[in-house]
Amino acid sequence: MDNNELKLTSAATAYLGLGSNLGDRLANLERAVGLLSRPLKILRISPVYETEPVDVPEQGKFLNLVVEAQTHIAPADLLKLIKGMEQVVGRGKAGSGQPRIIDIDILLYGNIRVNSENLVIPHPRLSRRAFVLRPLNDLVPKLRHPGNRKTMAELLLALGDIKGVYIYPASVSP
Ligand SMILES: Nc1ncnc2c1ncn2[C@@H]1O[C@H](COP(=O)(O)OP(=O)(O)OP(=O)(O)O)[C@@H](O)[C@H]1O
Ligand SMILES: Nc1nc2c(c(=O)[nH]1)N=C(CO)CN2
Repeated sequence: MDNNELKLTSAATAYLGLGSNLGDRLANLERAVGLLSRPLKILRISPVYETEPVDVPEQGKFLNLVVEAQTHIAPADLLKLIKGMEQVVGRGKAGSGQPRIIDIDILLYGNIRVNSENLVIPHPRLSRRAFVLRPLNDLVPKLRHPGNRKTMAELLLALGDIKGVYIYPASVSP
């Protein structure tokens, strides 16, 4: 997308969840973070976690992390940008539920709530996914979910058992 076409809003802090379970997973995350750092101001990056796949048929473990970024790009345009980046890094034809080179989700965008056909913010499965709540809890334990008003720490605690989420001995920088 041409930068001139982007709709700009006042600055918001957004949290993006990244996952990879195909190919060189760490390199895929690094490449995606590199691409994100051009249009977004990356503030912090969570540790990398190796996680058991959830909600999908049996497949390889994921590496997951969460990026905290400041942006003026409106949510719908941000979605278009990250979808383009997925193609660049190599999403290929992998459909929903298939192993993927990279998956980028908008988890939170300031305090806003979006409910359109192709974009829902906060991400609808955030509250039940340890692979995003664990890294969100590292970055912003006291941040409240704009819908249910629970903090990331409370949501993680409510999951009770977060087995299947292991800290990975490598990090990603912008
Ligand atoms: N917050 C969001 N972030 C990213 N995509 C979203 C969001 N809300 C809705 N979508 C829509 O979901 C569609 C499918 O995305 P995708 O293929 O990445 O799903 P998935 O990764 O298989 O599953 P999940 O959404 O459970 O992570 C996207 O094309 C997008 O339009
Ligand atoms: N552990 C883990 N499981 C998943 C992931 C992911 O990133 N990590 N992404 C999915 C679809 O977005 C479905 N399941």
